[in-house]
Amino acid sequence: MEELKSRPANSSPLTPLGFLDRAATVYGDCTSIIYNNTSYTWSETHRRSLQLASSLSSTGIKTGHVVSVLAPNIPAMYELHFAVPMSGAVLNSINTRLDARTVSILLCHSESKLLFVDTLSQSLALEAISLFPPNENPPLLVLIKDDEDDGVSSTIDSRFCCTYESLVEKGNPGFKWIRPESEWNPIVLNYTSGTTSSPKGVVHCHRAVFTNTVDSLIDWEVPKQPVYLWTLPMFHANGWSFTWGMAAVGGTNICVRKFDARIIYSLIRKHGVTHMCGAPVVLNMLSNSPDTKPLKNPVQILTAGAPPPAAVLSRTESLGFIVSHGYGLTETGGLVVSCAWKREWNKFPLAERARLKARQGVRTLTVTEADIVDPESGLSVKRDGSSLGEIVLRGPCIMLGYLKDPNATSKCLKEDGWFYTGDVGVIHPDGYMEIKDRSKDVIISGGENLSSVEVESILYTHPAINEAAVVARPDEYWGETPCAFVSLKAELTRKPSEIEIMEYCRAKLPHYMVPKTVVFKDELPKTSTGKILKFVLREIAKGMGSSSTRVSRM
Ligand SMILES: Nc1ncnc2c1ncn2[C@@H]1O[C@H](COP(=O)(O)OP(=O)(O)OP(=O)(O)O)[C@@H](O)[C@H]1O
Repeated sequence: MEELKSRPANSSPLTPLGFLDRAATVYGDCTSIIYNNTSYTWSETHRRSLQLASSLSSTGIKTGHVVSVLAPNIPAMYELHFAVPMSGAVLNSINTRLDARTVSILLCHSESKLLFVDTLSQSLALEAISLFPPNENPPLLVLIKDDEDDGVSSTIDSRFCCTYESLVEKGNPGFKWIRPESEWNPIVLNYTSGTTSSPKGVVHCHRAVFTNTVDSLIDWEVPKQPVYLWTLPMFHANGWSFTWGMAAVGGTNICVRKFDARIIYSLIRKHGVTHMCGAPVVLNMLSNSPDTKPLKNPVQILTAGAPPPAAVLSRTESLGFIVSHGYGLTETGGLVVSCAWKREWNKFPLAERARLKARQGVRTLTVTEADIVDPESGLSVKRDGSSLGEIVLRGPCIMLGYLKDPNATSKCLKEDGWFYTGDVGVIHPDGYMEIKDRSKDVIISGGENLSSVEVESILYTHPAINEAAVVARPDEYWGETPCAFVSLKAELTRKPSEIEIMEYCRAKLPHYMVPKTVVFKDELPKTSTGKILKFVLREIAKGMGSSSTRVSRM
């Protein structure tokens, strides 16, 4: 069989962009996008994306150029996920909640040639450009006007070269989109959330995005033509690849500018939403809001991005949501591990189901291998649910590397063939993984490693607690002790004291894991993607000094 080799017919580069051509044929007359009073069909989304790609090419955008976008979940943001790479360029979606200084740094770092700006992010973009060093060329600016304000104001700030719609209008609908010469060509540049350090520029290729998109659809069992509500920002790792995924299955994308529980519940009812995604903070808001109402029809919700406390999972499921739980990093494009659900687990009571579902799980189908290794020996940890190690992965959706940062790239993409995630976890006897912490968040008390996630999951079961985060506080004797920062639910008739919270934990946790300090806060500091900023809390805890002078262990 040696003479049988790869040939042009069987080795064309994998890319998710072809999903849109197919959607225009199969689902041409079906609704692709709904946003307020605007709606499109799949043939319109296809045509508009080609027109935009053609305009980008005529503007001088070439293969490999970076084109950025600063926009929430609006139709233009969806179209750009196809149009930009169809012009050969690399899409860089920027988080709209970042400050001007960070946006400026990212635009400079990526050498972005053109920036699409949502109408509400104009001042952020203009300030970011004003902070550019004099020797750097800022990107061209294109304004995305909202369908709501179209026609109201026809003038635009002179610093914008044109509007998004004018680019669409003048483009050629028959444009032949630029296929990648190699499937290893970059397609997106995504900056990490900056939870543990400054954001790093993750570059993914067409092949990685193709596999991750198909993988995520299979893993979540997404059927044809779902009604998908965009509660997860598309700028967060391209909405875990469901931007391209919705074209693959001909779904209807319900776009929404911002997360608000009342609006979300009303859109679910109005459009018959079947699927949505969100970080655990979204589940917490949905199940803790005054607008919370049990659903008429079940809605599939996929959560990832941070550890979901079992208490939040069971509260969300009791409303009629069917929660799936996955794990991934910007560096993996989307989800790479998921809590693959077994039918026999359905017979367990809600709390037990939630406990099982809070585990991150097993590798998804296209991930070659996932393991947890001992940091010293590099060997797999025991499957005993208690031996800690670092989660490592290998597979097609691992990033090409960090832009202009070979040191950081080689630190996590190591010579031994693994991608080191920086997450610490255990493997249970049934082979399911569970994250215990990020390596930087592990608390070491009296020489013992203590999982802040485990303490938090107990705090979340307290009826008065809204959100909780546990970090290390220095201690003269133990080295570190757990310090809990909590926000309380609104409208409590009686607020618990610090001692009561500690006693609540003492009844449910080994003594060394019980927080020695409890701090009440109105709100916990978060990253722009909704993750609790533990390093900020750690600084506060550090500033409080030692938690004890020589005391005996509780
Ligand atoms: N299901 C999950 N359970 C627990 N943690 C999760 C889960 N999914 C993702 N995470 C956490 O999110 C991290 C990936 O987040 P992301 O790529 O958005 O940026 P970040 O790591 O928060 O930012 P930075 O690398 O800049 O600090 C993972 O490494 C992990 O710690």
